[in-house]
Amino acid sequence: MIESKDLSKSFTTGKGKQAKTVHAVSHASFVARDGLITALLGPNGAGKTTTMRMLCTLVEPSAGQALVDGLDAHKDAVKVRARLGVLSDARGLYTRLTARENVRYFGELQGMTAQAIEHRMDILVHQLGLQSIIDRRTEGFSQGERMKVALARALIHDPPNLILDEPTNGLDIMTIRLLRELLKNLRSSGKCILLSTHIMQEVAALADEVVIISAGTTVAQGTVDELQQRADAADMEEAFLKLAFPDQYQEHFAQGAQV
Ligand SMILES: Nc1ncnc2c1ncn2[C@@H]1O[C@H](COP(=O)(O)OP(=O)(O)OP(=O)(O)O)[C@@H](O)[C@H]1O
Repeated sequence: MIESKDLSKSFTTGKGKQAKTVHAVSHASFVARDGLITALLGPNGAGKTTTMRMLCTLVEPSAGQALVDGLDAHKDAVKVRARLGVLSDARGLYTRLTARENVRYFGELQGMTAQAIEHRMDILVHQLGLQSIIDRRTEGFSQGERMKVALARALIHDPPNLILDEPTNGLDIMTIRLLRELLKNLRSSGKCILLSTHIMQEVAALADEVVIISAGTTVAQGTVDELQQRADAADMEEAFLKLAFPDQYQEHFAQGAQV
């Protein structure tokens, strides 16, 4: 289970008189449960990546708590990392290493034995269809190939929780479908999956629960149906606009009504 408890994060940019504080995340609270896919849905700049970085132990919260299976991501970072697989927005791979070496290295960092790594590697190569690229250096890999290797790396230690930042970014429809199937299988095996997105189709295709985040704050959590009912909306897009931008939606609606 992954929990954001009143999380906040501010950044200071510039120095002296030029200094400015950016409130990237303000009092974000939600729960992503085991055996469910939870989508963190928000517009550009809403604070999705910053929230996920706090949950992944990469960024220290200014306030609040990031919890993974009840463990504090800041205070118990090593234990949290052992229980978490992360597909970050960067998908950074070591280009001098082969795909297999990249994945193996992460297994070693997690303290796995060589035998356990090779066992998991075989499963992931098969699951992700990596046969033709696993022993190639990752230099020059396409976006889809990079995503698959980064996902294998995130899953090598078979973590109970998975965090994916905009996982379908830049992928073709075949690769998106493969990813969706994989995530559904992982959900069936009881894993807790939290993904960020701003794509409505992604939410409709995958999410059991949706958390809407806007201007750094979580504004609603529920199933697609619950959110549509709550916003009195015909579809998820309308529900999202009404819940994430209530003032602008009203203004736009009022203007539309006058025309
Ligand atoms: N290191 C940083 N320094 C200063 N400001 C930051 C930093 N990281 C994030 N921000 C700001 O915090 C806000 C939230 O950014 P974040 O990347 O978390 O949003 P997002 O929802 O992931 O956006 P997108 O969908 O565009 O990737 C933005 O205004 C961003 O400019």
